[in-house]
Amino acid sequence: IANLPPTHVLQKKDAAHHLHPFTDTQSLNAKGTRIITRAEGVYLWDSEGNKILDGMAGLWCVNVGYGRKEIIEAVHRQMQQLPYYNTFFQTSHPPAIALAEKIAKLAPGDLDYVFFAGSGSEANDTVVRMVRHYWASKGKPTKKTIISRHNAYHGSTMAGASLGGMSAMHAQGGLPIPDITHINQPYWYAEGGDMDPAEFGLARARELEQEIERLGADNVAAFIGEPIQGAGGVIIPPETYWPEIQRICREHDILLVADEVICGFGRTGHWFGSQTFGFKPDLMPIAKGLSSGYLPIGAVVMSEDVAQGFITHGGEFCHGFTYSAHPSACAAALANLEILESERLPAKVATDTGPYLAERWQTLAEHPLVGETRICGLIGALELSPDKKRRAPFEAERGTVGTICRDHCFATGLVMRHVGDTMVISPPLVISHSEVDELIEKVHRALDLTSADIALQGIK
Ligand SMILES: Cc1ncc(COP(=O)(O)O)c(CNc2cccc(C(=O)O)c2)c1O
Repeated sequence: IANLPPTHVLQKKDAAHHLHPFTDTQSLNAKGTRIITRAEGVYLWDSEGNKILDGMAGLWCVNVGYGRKEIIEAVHRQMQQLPYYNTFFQTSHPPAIALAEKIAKLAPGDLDYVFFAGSGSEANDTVVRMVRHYWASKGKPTKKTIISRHNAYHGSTMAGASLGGMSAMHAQGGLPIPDITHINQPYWYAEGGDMDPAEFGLARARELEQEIERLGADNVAAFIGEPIQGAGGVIIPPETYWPEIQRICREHDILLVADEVICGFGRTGHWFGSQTFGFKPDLMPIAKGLSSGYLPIGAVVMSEDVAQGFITHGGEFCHGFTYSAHPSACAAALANLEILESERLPAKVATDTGPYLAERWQTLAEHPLVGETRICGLIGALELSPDKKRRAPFEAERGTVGTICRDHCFATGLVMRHVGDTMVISPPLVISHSEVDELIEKVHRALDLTSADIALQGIK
């Protein structure tokens, strides 16, 4: 960027005025922020000119990669025409209409209705209000509890963070809000013990049935889950899990919500994660890959039956946001979906880049530090462990080794997220075979450097 101030000046200004999300500001300011200035394809550049392979696609969201002119030009055209208008008070606009129709076409089954929001958190806040209003409009107002999972991530608003199962978030701000409960997660590596994954998947799904019986089905509105828990550490459930969850929801007449904010739009090798895991939700919150992060947009996609709860019995649904169906964000999303479709990226993930990444990813299991490799489409995890046979955690505080590895990744020119001592990746769906090779090579080097560091520091 022309006449950008030097990095240290930018860092000073940042520290003077800017509080960052999910950040310990004091330790960040001691280290100084990394200033990302531009991006192209699967690469980022920082203010020091370092070229970095973005193994996280931003935050799990830049599915079509950076610098796509089709999106930039579509937004430019829309902004010249109608940069913003709302869809309250009997109005709509062409981008909202076109995007709702496009999403309905891409979504499985009769998931044909869309309520727009500005983010995944707002989509999940909308889910809470929708499922409660749906049951009230059906004469069952006591069906208002929503069951979720420990270590789930559903956003950072009061309802989104309450639906989530992150105890560190609940500890700040008096969460969860009432009538949201959590069952255990299908995290076999850390919690499966001696069970085989298939029976563990059933056991964890059946906790939903126990929770429904504890609460009384007449008090339960819905169950919400990510097909794969992303921010929780890319927890890919055993195959037995989701079909059993679906059976239980149907038998007890509770709505099934698939949070597709990360898994949607090709990430797992289908358009949506629910298709990869063989279940059909009644509602699905979406965001991230909907626009590949070029502009902020989220939505809740719902079935004909749920929508009819609003259309025929609902009266006015008193909910919505200034930026619901923001026209410029809709234009970005439409251009983004056009790229996903024309380049057939979900199918490419399933038949080409996904299998290629999986084959290379599994070779990392041989590394002494890797306790388990997990991969599904273009989302993957490495469990770091001092004793892989026992799937043992490190004695050091959780996240110590993950942070060391994350820093080595950055130093070798790769962005990888660590969740505790689990390393995760979620690269853009447009990643090439040679870029996958580069990613694997950089992960390998970071693992070697991490092994050396923890040996030197006596971390076990
Ligand atoms: C499954 C899921 N649902 C909802 C949200 C909330 O979306 P918004 O952020 O747009 O409100 C998310 C977001 N996921 C998310 C957001 C920020 C950081 C990380 C991380 O893993 O570091 C993950 C998510 O992963």
